[in-house]
Amino acid sequence: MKILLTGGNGMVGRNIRDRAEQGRHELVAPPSRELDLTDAAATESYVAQLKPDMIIHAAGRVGGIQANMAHPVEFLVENLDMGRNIVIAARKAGVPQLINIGSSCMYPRAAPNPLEESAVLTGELEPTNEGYALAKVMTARLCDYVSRSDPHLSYKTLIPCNLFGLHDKFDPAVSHLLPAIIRKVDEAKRTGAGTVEIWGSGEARREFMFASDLADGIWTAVERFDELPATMNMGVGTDHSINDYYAAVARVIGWQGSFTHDLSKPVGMKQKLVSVALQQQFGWMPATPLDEAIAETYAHYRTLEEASKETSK
Ligand SMILES: NC(=O)C1=CN([C@@H]2O[C@H](COP(=O)(O)OP(=O)(O)OC[C@H]3O[C@@H](n4cnc5c(N)ncnc54)[C@H](OP(=O)(O)O)[C@@H]3O)[C@@H](O)[C@H]2O)C=CC1
Ligand SMILES: C[C@H]1O[C@H](OP(=O)(O)OP(=O)(O)OC[C@H]2O[C@@H](n3cnc4c(=O)[nH]c(N)nc43)[C@H](O)[C@@H]2O)[C@@H](O)[C@@H](O)C1=O
Repeated sequence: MKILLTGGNGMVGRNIRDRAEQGRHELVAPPSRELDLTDAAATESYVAQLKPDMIIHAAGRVGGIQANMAHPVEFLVENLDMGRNIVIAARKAGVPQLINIGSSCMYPRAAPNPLEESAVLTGELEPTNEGYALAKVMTARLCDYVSRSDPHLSYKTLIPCNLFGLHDKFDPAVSHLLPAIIRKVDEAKRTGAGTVEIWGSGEARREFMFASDLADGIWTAVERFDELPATMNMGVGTDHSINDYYAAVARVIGWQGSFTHDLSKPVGMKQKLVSVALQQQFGWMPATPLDEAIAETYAHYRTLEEASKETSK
């Protein structure tokens, strides 16, 4: 199959490309400078020309709680435009299959955990990332409507839990929890600092999946697309407190300091554990243990840091 992958330079996209079985499919992954998905006309002509058999939509304006709070307009509008443009372009070109990557932020802030796919739109969203979540919900619904309107088109949505891994974003202005912890604890270890600050009480809970595992799940979804539900969570099935994640990274990196808590910082949803019932029925679960995934991500981070030191000499 000829597959168009959007977001191929991002964390999820890079992990999808790293796990692509050579030669099995033709994977076309244009960077945003080549295909700006917020440009409807450019997106339509690109897709019409390429005529892929499938699209995996993994592009987005993505960031942690602080980035979402700082730029709600951009998180709403850019993700809305990208989602609309790629789905409408696919429909116009008659692309038969599309996998849309959603996010666990789509769920209502007070929905019971574990979060089931049917809970989308049953309550108010989490204010700290509402704009992003609205765009995610709209794109998922648009996929549903297109699939229902044309029997030749099947556009499905995968809803991943929080992710981390190689090719993640470590800049504190945009990073999610785990890359932020890795950067802070690594810095404490190298500078000999005795404490690291945690945003909030650390009692909030999150579920994190290794992005390489998600990529394996997405390839499984590609190969068994017809068996895939219209909407399916992608999770690990267990969550941990923010404090637990800080302790896990300290353990992996080998730093024995202590933690302080800045209660003025935003904490977002209390819990965000997705149900893996549909995923287990589909027959896929992630394989990498948390400590091993943190260790691989840390090693990757250190390589990036050494490389950036070399170039700045
Ligand atoms: N990270 C996480 O914790 C989670 C992420 N997700 C979802 O997974 C998907 C990928 O996330 P992630 O890999 O972390 O994000 P990244 O920020 O790492 O990558 C985003 C990608 O989107 C591309 N992109 C951004 N704007 C445009 C544009 N205007 N036109 C074309 N491409 C654009 C970028 O391309 P380029 O580099 O070429 O500019 C980049 O490759 C997103 O849909 C996100 O919502 C879901 C749950 C959790
Ligand atoms: C992936 C998904 O999830 C994102 O929402 P989120 O899960 O709230 O994002 P987060 O990973 O940045 O924070 C997780 C928790 O961690 C706590 N926390 C502690 N200390 C740090 C810290 O130093 N940095 C960060 N970022 N968080 C910290 C923080 O207070 C919060 O309680 C959406 O933005 C959106 O991107 C989306 O789709």
